Amino acid sequence: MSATMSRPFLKMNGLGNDFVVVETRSAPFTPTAEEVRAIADRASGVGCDQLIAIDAAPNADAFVRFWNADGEEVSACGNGTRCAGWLLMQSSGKDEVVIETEAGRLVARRAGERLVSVDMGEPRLAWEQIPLAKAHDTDALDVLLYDHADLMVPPGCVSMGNPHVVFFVPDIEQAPVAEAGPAVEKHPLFPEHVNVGFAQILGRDRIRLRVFERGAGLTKACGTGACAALVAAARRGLTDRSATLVLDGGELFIEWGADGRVIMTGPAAVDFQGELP
Ligand SMILES: N[C@@H](CCC[C@H](N)C(=O)O)C(=O)O
Repeated sequence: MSATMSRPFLKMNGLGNDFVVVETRSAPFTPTAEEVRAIADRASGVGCDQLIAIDAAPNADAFVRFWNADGEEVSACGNGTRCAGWLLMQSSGKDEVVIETEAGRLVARRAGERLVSVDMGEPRLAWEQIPLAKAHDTDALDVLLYDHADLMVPPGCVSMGNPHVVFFVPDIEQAPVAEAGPAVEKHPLFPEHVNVGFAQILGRDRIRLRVFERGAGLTKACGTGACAALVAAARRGLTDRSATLVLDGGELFIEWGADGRVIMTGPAAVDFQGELP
């Protein structure tokens, strides 16, 4: 595995959504899909939901790339961006860093003890931006994606630089996450596939959320999924424009500001370090 030979990594997590993070400023890093899958494999590799590379960038503190556990490179990862932001702030002593990603230029700021806020930019809400295969109302999707009594309320679609569909369910414990997640992820309406959120509204400022992630399956938390759920709920008038998102791994605070930008605040943690084989 020449691309990854003797390369140090940090194992990190944001609310249990876990990452292998490599710093690539000293040596280029272009892993194949097979190499990513080997690293992400929990039985034989390091094990993670996403692989993250922190590259040098001429006009920012870093350019950050993300790969799902299935080997596909993706544009956005909210929890991963907080982790990368934390590392960049720790190593530079700055309280704010600029991170370029495929999805856009993001700003991460210190927000407390091991807490990081990321300005995730504006959600993209047009059907072409999700993207959907054809024109539909993204606020309340008039398509039956999965036939189940708990999924009859029309879901919302939001892109946070990556595609999300959010079902509003009456009881998260009863929601068919494991069954519907894989089917909806690859539904033909989503040409780039989709991250599938299941949200129970607990109050105007509180949402319980589980996310079946595209290319990674059910994770303990999904940062972009939390942003998408808040935007989808607020658009429908189900919540206010800021809320605490309760994920399996803990809580994120999400605010959709009057300027249209979504701010995500939550923890970033280092678990251990090692060397890729
Ligand atoms: N865990 C991430 C999202 C990672 C990418 C996603 N699975 C996709 O394919 O778009 C997050 O915290 O946002």
